[in-house]
This record gives sequence, C-alpha cells and structure tokens, in this order.
Amino acid sequence: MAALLELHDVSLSFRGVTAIDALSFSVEQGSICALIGPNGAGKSSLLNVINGVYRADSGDIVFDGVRFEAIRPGKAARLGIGRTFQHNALFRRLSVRENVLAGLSRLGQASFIETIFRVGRDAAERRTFAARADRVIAFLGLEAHRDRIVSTLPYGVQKRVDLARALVSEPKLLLLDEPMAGMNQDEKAEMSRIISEVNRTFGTTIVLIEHDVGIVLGLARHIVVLDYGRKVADGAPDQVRDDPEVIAAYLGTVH
Ligand SMILES: Nc1ncnc2c1ncn2[C@@H]1O[C@H](COP(=O)(O)OP(=O)(O)OP(=O)(O)O)[C@@H](O)[C@H]1O
Repeated sequence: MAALLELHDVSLSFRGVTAIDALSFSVEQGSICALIGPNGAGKSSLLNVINGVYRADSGDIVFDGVRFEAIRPGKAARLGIGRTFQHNALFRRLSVRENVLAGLSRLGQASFIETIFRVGRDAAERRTFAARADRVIAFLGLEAHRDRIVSTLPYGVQKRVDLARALVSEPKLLLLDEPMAGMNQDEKAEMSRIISEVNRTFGTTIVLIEHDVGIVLGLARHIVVLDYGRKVADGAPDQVRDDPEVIAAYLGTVH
C-alpha cells in the first residue's frame, strides 16, 4: 500500500537542545503506527510538527501527496490531520456534544461559537454537523454521557470524548498522543479495541504514542522507536521486539 505520510530528514531543536534529529519514516495508508521511546525522546514534538503546532528547523513532510516544510494547524486539520493531546484539551465546562461539535468548527462556514452552541447563520450546516457529532458519539459508546458536562465524567470517558472530537472531522490521519495514559489495564484494553475499530471501520490511518509495550505490540502493525530524537528502529512488531538496539534503548529500561 502507498504511504499516506512521509517524513524526510525532519529536525527540530529548542534553544540548542535537539528534540528531533534528521528523522525519516513513512506511514502506510490504513495502518496503525506506534511511536515508542523513553521520556524526552521527541515523540510529542514529532506529532506537533506533523500537525503544524511546531515548525521543523529542516526537512519536509509529504501528507496525502501534499509536500510541506511547515503548515498551520488549521490547514493541517483541513487537509485531514486530526489530533488528540497527552493532557486532554477538552472544554471542561461544556457538554460532551458541545466538545464533539467543537471538532467540526474549522471545517464549516459558521464561527466556532455558532458551531458549538448550534446557533447562527447556516441551518443546513448545523443539522449536518449535529448528525455527524451524534454518529460519532454513538460509535464511541458515549450516548449516555452526551449532555453531561465533561468535568463531571470519569477520566477514561473523557479520553473517549477527546477521541470523538478528533474523529468527528473524519480525518485521514489521526495522531493520538498517549490515548491510554493514566488508565488501568481494563480501560487500556477497551481503548485499544476502540482504536482498532476506528481503523477498521473508517480506514483511518493512525499514529499513536503509547508507553505500554504490551498494548503496542497487540495494536500496531508498524512501530517506530525513538531515542534522543533519532530513529532506533522502524518495522513490524516482531522485528522491533527482537532488535538488540531497541532492547538496549527502550525495552530494557523500565519506563
Ligand atoms: N516547548 C518546548 N520548549 C522547550 N523544549 C521542549 C519543548 N517541547 C519539548 N521540548 C524538549 O524536546 C525534547 C523532546 O520532548 P518531547 O516532549 O517531544 O518528548 P516525548 O518523547 O514526547 O516525551 P514524553 O514521553 O515524556 O512525553 C525534550 O528534551 C524536551 O524537554
């Protein structure tokens, strides 16, 4: 299958500290790719470069046939790059539905406020967006929580709301920054099942950061291992698991 995402020699540093060091790899259309590596390896920075939150110092990215050196986050979203964050960036005082609708605000004609509060100019757009939000809410099993205020929900449910908000724009590429952080084993298994189902049902290509190697080996078809911003390994789970450099750099250390 063709690559949906290609990184070519991407580098990024913060005041002389190298976060990403001449990194190149590709992610196949329709696959689940996991980024693993110790704290500070550059994983979150890399997601930030791909969706335009950070600007790389050098190198370029090809996404769905479009080559860019830097991109604005809004443009990345419109091209089909969706994103969740390591620490939920949800609107805590708004309902689940309003948060999911917020994921559509960059796509329509209406303003952000008009989109989440379902008021304003374009009634047809409002109806389409509301139907899309409700479909994603149902798909992720969030119906019972639809009108509840996000801050009142358990953490595991909030992580699902974050995923719903990213998914509602129907991204081609979904970047998930530690979607299972802080979860117990049952919640991780449930989130892992949901991520697989999103991938299977919608064909969404997924790049995710996850520290639990057991989960990663079961979920991802492709694993990229980073250490000090460099690529240590890149391949199928079996290859990566048996790579001596990976064992030394990551699997051998307790995270
Ligand atoms: N905004 C920033 N300003 C300065 N330095 C930063 C910034 N973001 C990241 N860094 C530095 O870049 C390096 C890579 O950090 P990054 O957060 O990308 O790693 P990570 O692999 O995601 O780590 P973790 O697993 O802890 O989330 C680290 O040295 C970090 O301190």
